[in-house]
Amino acid sequence: MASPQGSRAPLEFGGPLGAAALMLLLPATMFHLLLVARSGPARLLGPPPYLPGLQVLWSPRMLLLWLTWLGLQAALYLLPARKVAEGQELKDKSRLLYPINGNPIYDFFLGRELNPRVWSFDFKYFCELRPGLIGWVLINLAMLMQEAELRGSPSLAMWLVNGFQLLYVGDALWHEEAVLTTMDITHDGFGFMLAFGDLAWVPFTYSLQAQFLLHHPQPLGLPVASVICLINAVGYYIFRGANSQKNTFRKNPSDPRVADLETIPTATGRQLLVSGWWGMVRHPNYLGDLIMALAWSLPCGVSHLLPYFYLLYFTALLVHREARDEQQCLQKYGLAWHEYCRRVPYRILPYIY
Ligand SMILES: NC(=O)C1=CN([C@@H]2O[C@H](COP(=O)(O)OP(=O)(O)OC[C@H]3O[C@@H](n4cnc5c(N)ncnc54)[C@H](OP(=O)(O)O)[C@@H]3O)[C@@H](O)[C@H]2O)C=CC1
Ligand SMILES: CC(C)CCC[C@@H](C)[C@H]1CC=C2C3=C(CC[C@@]21C)[C@@]1(C)CC[C@H](O)C[C@@H]1CC3
Repeated sequence: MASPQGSRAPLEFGGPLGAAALMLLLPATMFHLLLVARSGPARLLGPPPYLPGLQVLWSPRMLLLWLTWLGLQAALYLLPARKVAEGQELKDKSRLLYPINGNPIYDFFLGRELNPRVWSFDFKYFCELRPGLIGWVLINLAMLMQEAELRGSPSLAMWLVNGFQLLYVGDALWHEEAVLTTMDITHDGFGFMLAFGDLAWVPFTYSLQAQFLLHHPQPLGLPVASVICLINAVGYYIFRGANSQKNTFRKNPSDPRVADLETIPTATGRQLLVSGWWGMVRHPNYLGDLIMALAWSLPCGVSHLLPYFYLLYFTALLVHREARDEQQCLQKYGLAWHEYCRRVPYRILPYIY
């Protein structure tokens, strides 16, 4: 095997002879220093005051203590909540990765491990979709059944909220693969934000409307219900249209469904859509998602703010998310992204934002 310095690199530390001497001298010096330090005269120069017997040097308890110390440090070293830095370029042009102490609070929140896995079980991917999203639908359903028990039958408002959100979750599961390109999977670690967000926040706060309706029944006539259905349908049409257009384009830009769309070339070889949904605003899928969020709150009436919490939180989340995505796209695409922003100046809401 080639030495890390290469076979013709000059020898350091006095070559093999110097290295052998150091390997004897260093432990001997350490012992000498320790023995001298605990002797009365503590004389550095001169022979050690005494030489301990071998039985003093060997203690199973000390070995255990030492191994426990190493084990603890190894466990901390392997903790996922850490920053990973690249080392210097090696001869074969590769770089090794080294864990570095990061900011523990920030790291705990955002997570440092991008793809925590045990064998093929991917914790982040699993949590992103299944337990939380399906749990949300189950909580909704439980509210609907409890309402039926309490009042004889579920209210129209409860049916709408259940139906709309079931469609949303069903759509996410149907297009499961699309989650692989979201920033949660490609960029964010699996920390508190996603673990808590996926497993607790989604099922319990996303089902707030159904929970509210169980305790605060709302009268809803057919005409208003039809308008709300229309709003949800428009939102879903934009959301699905925009997401499918981008996913189809990213998979195969010459797919006949997207081949005619206008694009901007980028230095990475990838292109940016600049007509169709993605020519309307820079995040048409967010617009559709927000319209649906409005439709989920409307069946709860306008007497309380609580059912609108999702809409408010989601607007804040998407505005922040859009800004993060913008930053990442600017890094990825540079000038081409500037050109895209020039040609499609609005982010989410045409002519407003
Ligand atoms: N209900 C909820 O709580 C949440 C729902 N969502 C929804 O999840 C879905 C996914 O959202 P999200 O992960 O944020 O990101 P997007 O699906 O919006 O993807 C953004 C990426 O799309 C690519 N892109 C951007 N502009 C263009 C363009 N003009 N042409 C081609 N590609 C482009 C870029 O990546 P690249 O170029 O590398 O392909 C960019 O990083 C959305 O529908 C969103 O509404 C999101 C968050 C929370
Ligand atoms: C706890 C915090 C305040 C915020 C946590 C955010 C997470 C709940 C969301 C981050 C991105 C998400 C996505 C979805 C659900 C919510 C979280 C996990 C979807 C799976 C919802 C369905 C869509 O079709 C795809 C979404 C991808 C992003």
